[in-house]
Amino acid sequence: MQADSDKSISEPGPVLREARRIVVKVGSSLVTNEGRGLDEQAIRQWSQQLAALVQQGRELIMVSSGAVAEGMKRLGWRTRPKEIHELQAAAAVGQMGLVQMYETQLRACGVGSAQVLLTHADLADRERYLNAKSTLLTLLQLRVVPVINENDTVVNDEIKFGDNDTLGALVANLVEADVLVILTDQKGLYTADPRRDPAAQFVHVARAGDPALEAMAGGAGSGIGKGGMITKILAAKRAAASGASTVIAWGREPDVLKRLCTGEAIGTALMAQTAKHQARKRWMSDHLQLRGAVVVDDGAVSKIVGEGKSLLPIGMTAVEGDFSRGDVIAVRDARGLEIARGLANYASPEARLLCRKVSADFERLLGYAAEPEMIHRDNLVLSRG
Ligand SMILES: Nc1ncnc2c1ncn2[C@@H]1O[C@H](COP(=O)(O)OP(=O)(O)O)[C@@H](O)[C@H]1O
Ligand SMILES: N[C@@H](CCC(=O)OP(=O)(O)O)C(=O)O
Repeated sequence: MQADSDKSISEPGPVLREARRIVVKVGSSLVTNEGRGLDEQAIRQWSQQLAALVQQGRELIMVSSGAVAEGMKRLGWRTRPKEIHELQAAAAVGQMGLVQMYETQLRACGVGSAQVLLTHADLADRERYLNAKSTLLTLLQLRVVPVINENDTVVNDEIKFGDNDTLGALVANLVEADVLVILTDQKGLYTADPRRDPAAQFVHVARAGDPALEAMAGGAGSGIGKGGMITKILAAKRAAASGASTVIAWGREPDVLKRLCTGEAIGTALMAQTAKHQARKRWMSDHLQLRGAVVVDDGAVSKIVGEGKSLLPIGMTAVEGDFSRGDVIAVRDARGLEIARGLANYASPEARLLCRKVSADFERLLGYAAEPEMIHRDNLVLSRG
């Protein structure tokens, strides 16, 4: 596994060279300098790198922890409280400082930022999942860097375990990122916790999801962050389910993100074994039940199949079944043959109103202006070929 000589696993270096959409996760211990307060210099350096990469045309999302640790400092609390409501209060206080610092630093580099607070439950709900996805993709199109944290006010388990690694992976799944980069206080993954075992060996590259990795990861080392290496290993496995490889690297390595993007082999690369497109297809067929269908005309078939375009309501001739926004539906041609599947942007009653209509009419028909697509191409998988 460690084996640089293992030819069945790609070399760790190039993982990020071709990556366009990258989710970067930084842990509390780094962001708050082991709990001493927000590390302005570190946040400035990451922001400068994020901005440089955005200016190269890449899409960057930052998942940043540190709200509880910063809130504790601002409230003058020396030990992490046990009570959940106190942790939540600390997170609410600290989040203000956290996003303010990213906003200031990114703006100084000429790049806009946006605060996005999410919970795991948001991403398990089909409609919220689609809403979060379209917001994040819109921000990326606008070349704004979303700065994401957990919405700690409304969750119990997540704040107890303090694990943003999982959130990073869920975001990577959500936006179909090419790579998840997890920055932490170690150079990467070792065969055992290097704080406890001086003989631990560095792992350069391995397969995401390899069960042997889980045995290497002990608990959290710092007492500030709480997830430890195991949550990073599991996050890599989860990210790989949507085709994203993960790199675990030291957040204080100079120019770590820029160097990774030039193809330098820094940190541990945990390689996804399935390509993005295949992973999406498998996810749709494995996890979601077909709730209905739309029938489309020949023009729409050639746009979708021939050109890889989204399905627009103008090409729809009929709607079958009873489905909600976010459900998986089939797209059939006039002969009844299934050509694609995807996530519906409109529930069936609305879809019926929109058949054969141009987007300029949607607001009048529905009473609100929404997406021009019935199924966006990012959420559409061809059924044949
Ligand atoms: N096999 C391992 N390789 C590297 N670090 C490990 C390993 N097992 C446990 N750790 C510990 O995990 C810690 C990182 O996790 P954590 O403190 O939660 O960081 P973060 O705040 O970045 O999420 C390291 O400081 C290290 O002590
Ligand atoms: N969302 C919380 C907790 C997240 C957390 O501790 O995660 P991590 O340090 O990445 O293991 C915060 O911002 O403090």
